Amino acid sequence: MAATKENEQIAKGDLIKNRIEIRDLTKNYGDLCAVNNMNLSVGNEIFGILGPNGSGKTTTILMLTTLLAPSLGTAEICGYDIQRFPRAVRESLSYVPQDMAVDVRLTGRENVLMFAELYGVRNPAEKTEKVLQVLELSDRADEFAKVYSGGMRRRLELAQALVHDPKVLFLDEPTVGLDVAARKKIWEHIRSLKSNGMSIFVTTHYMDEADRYCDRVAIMDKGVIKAVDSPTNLKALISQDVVTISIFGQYSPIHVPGVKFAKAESDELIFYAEHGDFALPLIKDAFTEQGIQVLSMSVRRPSLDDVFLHLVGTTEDTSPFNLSRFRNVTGRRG
Ligand SMILES: Nc1ncnc2c1ncn2[C@@H]1O[C@H](COP(=O)(O)OP(=O)(O)OP(=O)(O)O)[C@@H](O)[C@H]1O
Repeated sequence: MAATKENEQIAKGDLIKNRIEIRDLTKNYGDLCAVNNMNLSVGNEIFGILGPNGSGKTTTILMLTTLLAPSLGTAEICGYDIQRFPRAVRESLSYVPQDMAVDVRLTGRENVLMFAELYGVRNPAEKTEKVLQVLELSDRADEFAKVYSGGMRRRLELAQALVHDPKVLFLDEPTVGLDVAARKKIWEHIRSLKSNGMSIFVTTHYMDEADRYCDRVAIMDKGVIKAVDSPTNLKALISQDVVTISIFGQYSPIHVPGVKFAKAESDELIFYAEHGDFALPLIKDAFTEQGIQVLSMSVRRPSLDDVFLHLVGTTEDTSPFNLSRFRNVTGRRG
């Protein structure tokens, strides 16, 4: 590419500091289309991507972070095309996969310093100190990472990822395996990164967290984005109330006008009803007529979980387990 064109692209990158622009992005693995013609535009927000196992979330992130070549389409990160300017793209972003490399034989500080040096950060020691402070690890920075709790390790991974001042942050399941308090803390840090101007692209299986912390959410299934909106607007897609009922005994399907069966969950049945309060006694009567004892009933407004069920159902990835792909993605050997 001519120098002027390259300069134009770099100048554009400076202007579009933290945007992710995805255009017709597609990835085929043989006959399987893992990501199908994705179009998205993400800015300074916490953008959640939800989908069942195998829906294409990791494949999307791997393409956006230049670790996997798209089959078709492209994307720009901070104005840089992922295929034409992979180096500038990598300098603009950070990616925290589920299994990141924290060397447990090093201290917290040494782990971050190593990343600062790998990235060629100016004043690496100073920058390391700063990110350790931001992530509330300064007090324990000189202890070996092997004695850190799960939440501290996750924060250390974030510190490593932040040491070169990325504009865009990709997080794969940032709170998986952590206790409630540690999960809350991680989300507080993610929120404050957003307040400081960063764009966050995050996958999670925890619907309640996506609901509470994401500004917008994309629901993905079989490589396709089914819906993108704020959690509030997504929940408004289900205009009905959700009725949960717990019963004792074998039952047959019931027929109540304005009431639709949604799913059975352990010992509870879930229905959608146009007017939940009105439907409650009618549902109870329908079961009582069958000689079924109703133990408890409740009505609530729909959650993101209900939207997910409504758009995706309960499908599961049935493609065969691929060991070499597992090792590639997780960096495991052996
Ligand atoms: N290297 C590969 N070779 C062949 N098929 C692959 C490869 N990587 C992923 N797939 C398939 O592509 C589809 C999407 O996988 P991907 O890992 O992107 O989904 P995911 O939504 O991230 O799933 P999970 O929530 O389990 O991490 C799956 O059907 C998967 O089996």
